[in-house]
Amino acid sequence: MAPGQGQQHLPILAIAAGVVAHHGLFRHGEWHLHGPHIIAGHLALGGATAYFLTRFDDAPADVFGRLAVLAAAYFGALFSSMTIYRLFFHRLSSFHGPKLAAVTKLWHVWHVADSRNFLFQEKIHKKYGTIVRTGPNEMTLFHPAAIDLLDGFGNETTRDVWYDIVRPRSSAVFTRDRLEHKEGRKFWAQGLSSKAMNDYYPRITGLVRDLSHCIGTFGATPVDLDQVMSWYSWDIMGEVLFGEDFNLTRSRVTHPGIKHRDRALALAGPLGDAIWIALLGFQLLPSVGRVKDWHRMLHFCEDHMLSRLKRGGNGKIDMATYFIEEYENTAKTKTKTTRDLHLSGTAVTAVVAGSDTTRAVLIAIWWFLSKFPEHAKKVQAEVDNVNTNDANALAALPHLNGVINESLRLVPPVMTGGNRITGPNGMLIDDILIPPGVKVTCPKYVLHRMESMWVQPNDFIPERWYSRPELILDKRAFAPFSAGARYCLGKNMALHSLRIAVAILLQDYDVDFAPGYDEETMWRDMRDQVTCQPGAVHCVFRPRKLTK
Ligand code: HEM
Repeated sequence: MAPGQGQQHLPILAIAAGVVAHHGLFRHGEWHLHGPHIIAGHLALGGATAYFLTRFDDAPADVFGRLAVLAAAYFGALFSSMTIYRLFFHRLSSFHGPKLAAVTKLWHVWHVADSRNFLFQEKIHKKYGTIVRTGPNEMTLFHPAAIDLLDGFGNETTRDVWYDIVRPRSSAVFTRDRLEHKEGRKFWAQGLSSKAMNDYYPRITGLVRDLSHCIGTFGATPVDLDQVMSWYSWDIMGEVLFGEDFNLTRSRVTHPGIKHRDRALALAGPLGDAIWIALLGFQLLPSVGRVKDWHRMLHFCEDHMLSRLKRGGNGKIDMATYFIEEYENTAKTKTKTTRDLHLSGTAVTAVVAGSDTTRAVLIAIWWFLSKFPEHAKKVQAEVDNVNTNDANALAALPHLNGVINESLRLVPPVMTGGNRITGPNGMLIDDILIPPGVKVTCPKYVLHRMESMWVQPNDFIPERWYSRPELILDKRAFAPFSAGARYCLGKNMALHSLRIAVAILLQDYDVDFAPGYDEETMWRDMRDQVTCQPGAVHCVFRPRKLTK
C-alpha cells in the first residue's frame, strides 16, 4: 500500500480514542497512584502506533510527523472532553468559583507555587464567598460549620487522596480506611495518654531548662528563633517518641534530619492539591533535588524506629513502645512487609507531627510577645508565682493560655489541608447539598480570621479567650487541632510543651526584637508547606535579673 493510503481515518480514530479514554477511563475512580502506569501505557500505545505506521510510510520523518498529528488529535480530544465535561456537565458545574479552577487543579498549583496557599485561599474567599468550587471535583467551605461536617463525630467523610503521600507506607494518621484509622488511633492514644504524659512532663521540663540555658549562651547576640525552636522541638520529639536524647539544644547543633524534613515539606507543600505530581516525582526521580530529601526524611524516620525496635526501650516510656506493641500484636494477621511499612509510616507521621507543629507556634509566640511587650509583662506577672512543674497550674493561667490560643488562631501550624471526601449521602451545608464523592476542604488560616466569626479578626487580643468573650462571634471557627474522631491526639502534649516553654523563658528573660530586625519578615516570608513555616524571627533575650 502507498504511504498515507487508507490512513485518512486515523486522526478521527485518535479523537474518538481521546474521548473514550476520558469518559470510559479517567472520569472514574482514582488515578493519582498510577502516574507511571499511565505514562508507560501511553508510551506503549505510541510505540504500537509508530510500528503500525512504518508499514505504510517508509521515511522515518513521515512516520514521526503522522505520529505527532495523531498524538495531538488524541490529547486534544482528551483534554477538550475533560474541559467541556467539567465546565458544563459535572455535578459541581452549578457551584460558583474561578472557571479555570473548575477545569484543572493545575491552575491552583500554579498559583501556590510560592507555598502561600493560605493567602491564596483568603483571596478566593474574599472574591467568591463561603461555599466555592475550587477544583474539578472540589469544594472549599469557608464556614464555621465546616470543621464539624468534615471531621465531627458521626461524619461520613473519608480522607482525600493527599493522605496517600507516604505510600507504600501507611499509618493510622494517613490511612484512608476508616476502620484501620480507628484501630490504629488506639495505639497513638495510649502513647499520648494522661498516664504516659505524666512520665513525659518532667522530661519536657528538663528540655525547657536546657532551652533557657541555651538562650542564655547567646548573651546580647540575636537568637534565630527558627533555629533554636527547631532544636527544642526536635529534642522533645526524640525524647517522647524514641526515648532518645538528640541533645541539639544543649550542643547548639542542627540535626541533618531537620534540613531534610524542611526541604521535603517544601516540596510537598505546593503540590498538596495535585499529589499525583509529587507521587510521580517520588517514583521516577528519587535522587533529584528535594525528592531526594523526601526519601532521606523517610529513611531517617524508618531507621530510627528500626533501631529503637532492635535495642528495646531505655527503661523509659515512649510512644514507640505502643507502636512496637501494635507491630508485634499484628504478627499473626498481617505479613511482615505490611507491618514493616506500617511501622515506618507511623514513624514518619510521628516525627513530622511531633516536631514541626509546635516549632511554628513557638516562633509566632515570640514574635507577638516582642511586638506587644505588654502581653509579655502580663504573662510574667502570672508565671512569676507559679510552680512550672505543675501542669494543671500552667493550664489555668488565663493570659498565658490566651497568648497561646491567639497565636494558634493567627498562625495555625496546619494552615490549610485536612481534605476530605464526602460520604454516600453527600454533605448538607446551609441547605446546599454537596454531592457524594466530592473533595471538601476548609482552610483553618482563613476560618480563624473571618470577620463574621471574630471581632477585630487580624488583631492579637489574648483577652478574647478569657475576659472578653464577646470578641469571639462563633467558637466553631477555632480548630487548630481539628475536631471529632480525627482531632489531634498530641494536643495535650503540644499545649503543655508550649505553656512550659513560654512560662520558663518569661520567668528568666525579657524579650525584644533584635536591633535592625524587620518585623514584617515573619509574615512576608511565611510559607504553607504541609505545616506553617514562619519567616525568620530574630530576638534578643535579656536575663530578667539584669533588667528587673
Ligand atoms: C501545636 C501543635 C499541633 C497542632 C496545631 C496540631 C494540629 C493537628 C491537626 C490540625 C490535625 C489533623 C490533621 C489532619 O486531619 O490531617 C492533627 C492530627 C494529629 N496530630 Fe497534631 N498538632 C500538633 C502537635 C502534635 C503533636 C506534638 C503530636 C504528637 C506526636 C501530634 C499528633 C497528632 C496525631 C496522632 C494526629 C492524627 C489524629 C488522627 O488522625 O486520628 N500533634 N494535629
